Amino acid sequence: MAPTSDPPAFAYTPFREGLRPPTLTGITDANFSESLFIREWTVPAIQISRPACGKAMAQLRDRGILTLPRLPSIRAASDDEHRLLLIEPAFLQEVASFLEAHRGELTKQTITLDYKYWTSDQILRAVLPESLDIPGAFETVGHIAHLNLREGYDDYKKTIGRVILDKCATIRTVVNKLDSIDHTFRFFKMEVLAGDDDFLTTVREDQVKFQFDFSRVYWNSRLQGEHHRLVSRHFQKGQAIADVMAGVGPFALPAALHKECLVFANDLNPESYKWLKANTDANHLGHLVVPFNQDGRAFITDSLALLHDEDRRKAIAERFARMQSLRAKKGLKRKRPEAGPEGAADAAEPEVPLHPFSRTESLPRAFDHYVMNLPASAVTFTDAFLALRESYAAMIADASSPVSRAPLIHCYAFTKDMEQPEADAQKQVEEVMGLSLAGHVVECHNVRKVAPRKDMMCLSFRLPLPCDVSLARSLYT
Ligand SMILES: C[S@@+](CC[C@H](N)C(=O)[O-])C[C@H]1O[C@@H](n2cnc3c(N)ncnc32)[C@H](O)[C@@H]1O
Repeated sequence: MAPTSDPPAFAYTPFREGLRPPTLTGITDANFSESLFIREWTVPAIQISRPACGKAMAQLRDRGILTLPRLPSIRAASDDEHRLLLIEPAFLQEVASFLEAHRGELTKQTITLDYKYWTSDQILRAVLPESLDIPGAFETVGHIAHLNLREGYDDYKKTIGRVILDKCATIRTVVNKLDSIDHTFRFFKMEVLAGDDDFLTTVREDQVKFQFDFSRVYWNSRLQGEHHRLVSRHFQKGQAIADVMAGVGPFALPAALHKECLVFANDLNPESYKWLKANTDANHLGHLVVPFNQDGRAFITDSLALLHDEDRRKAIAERFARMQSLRAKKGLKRKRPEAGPEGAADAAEPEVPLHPFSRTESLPRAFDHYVMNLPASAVTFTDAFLALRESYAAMIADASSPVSRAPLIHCYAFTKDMEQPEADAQKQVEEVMGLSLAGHVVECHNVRKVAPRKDMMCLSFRLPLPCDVSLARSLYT
């Protein structure tokens, strides 16, 4: 093939600047089609013999080769002896000497870019009118992507759903949250925009696997940090937790798994309760998590009675002992081969010390923490704790009881007071309880901004007792 130094007479469109889908107008869900996104570009190319290809590429790499995302710079030529290297149009001035050195031939190549090539942002920008933003970051819950499309997107929402579905490999269902929220159970009504009508999903949080029907229970992946904060910062190993509005268990299960806490987990939504139980079993935490399905107020009021119930305590201790011996056996099985085939088979099983929870009398008699994550109304439940003050005071005053402190209550609340959100959260609780929390607040944490002028707070305070019982106890013992 004779080398040539004359570039073909062709006006190349600057490539990098113009790299976007065709400009479209008037495209809505009704007439959207993949074929609208085909765009052809003609670029210079050097035809070069296959053996010379590597060396030529190395020399051109810095400035000469056309490098575009997800597009190969080397193409097949018309015969198997050669390859085509796509060239930056700006390199054409220097191409003559290069062609001579490498015995190459300048030609041109037409590249076809289609729907598969463009990113979701590029496609949506081409379709949506200027006045509408591209719905940027959407949230995902397992295989479900959920969007919150405002008015104005009505003609484009199926397209948006379809593009997200096509471009995100892990997404199988795209939904749009509708305005209406189930006010009691806090889950959203949703419409499917694209993909499978399947809301049964699985997510992992803090090494726990959760499965649930996203259309019937509350789940918010943005709370992952908050779940982790409470469990890792406030809960101590082996403590007893009452999770009053537990949902499907994002506080309860990690607390059991990572801190071996005994957790009484409650939710009023029967569907949440169903998944709470299923997730407890699936994660092998049935010896530490006890699910309940009742109103939070009654759950708080009855909490000590539920914990003191002898039948329940016996059942928990039995489950705990069973789980412990199962683990010990598994541990032994794993260890045996290392000890050598003969000796190990005959070795007597070592005694595994029983965990305190394996004995009914060693189970906790009081809760160390109450968690109330229902920010829209948890504050209104706090007066239910007034009925528990005497019982906690009596247990602390009893010198023979291991209970030494009042429980910490972690109450979530919304505030619109952007100047003093902590003070406002505390005031809200004080008004309902009719008590001052001065000296009792351990922490008031700003969880997240839920609207421009609305924050979600977590007020952690120690239940004020009728008198300073710890002082009384130290005086009389
Ligand atoms: C905001 S969600 C929090 C769920 C979970 N704790 C979490 O962090 O994801 C509030 C939960 O409270 C439950 N709930 C609503 N009213 C309740 C009540 N009166 N008693 C107990 N649970 C209630 C809802 O079903 C929902 O699961």
